[in-house]
Amino acid sequence: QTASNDQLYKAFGEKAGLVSLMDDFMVRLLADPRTGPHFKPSNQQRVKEQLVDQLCSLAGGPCVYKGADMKSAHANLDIKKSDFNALVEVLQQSMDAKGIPFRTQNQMLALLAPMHRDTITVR
Ligand code: HEM
Repeated sequence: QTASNDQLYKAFGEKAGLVSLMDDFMVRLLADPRTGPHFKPSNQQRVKEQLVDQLCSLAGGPCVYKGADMKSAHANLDIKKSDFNALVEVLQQSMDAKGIPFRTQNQMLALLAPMHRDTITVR
């Protein structure tokens, strides 16, 4: 599921906006006691770069996501529904901090929501 035009990509400030958003997001993910333990051992630079391409592509931008599929990327991680909700909450904090309007935030969250199926590994 991706956006049908590049309006959402533009609303996020294109590639530069997404890079700056993901920089902020990773700082918050590491600082949050609920998500920090997951992301500390990861290659944070790689995760940020992959997220930029993935969000860019989802939002109708020109990027091509070349990272792992969501199921394999998270298969070895201990991720519960509460962890997923925590990550979404942290993303909302980042989008708020960047001044992204609520409606625009929700458009991105709607594209990400279905990924709960492949990223939550502990049922
Ligand atoms: C909408 C939900 C999510 C999306 C779109 C997403 C996206 C991604 C992407 C694109 C990668 C990089 C894949 C690669 O390197 O090829 C990744 C890796 C990772 N994700 Fe997620 N993710 C989501 C949910 C979560 C949640 C809820 C957690 C834990 C709280 C999490 C923890 C991680 C970690 C730790 C890695 C790095 C794994 C490693 O070191 O190989 N993700 N994710």
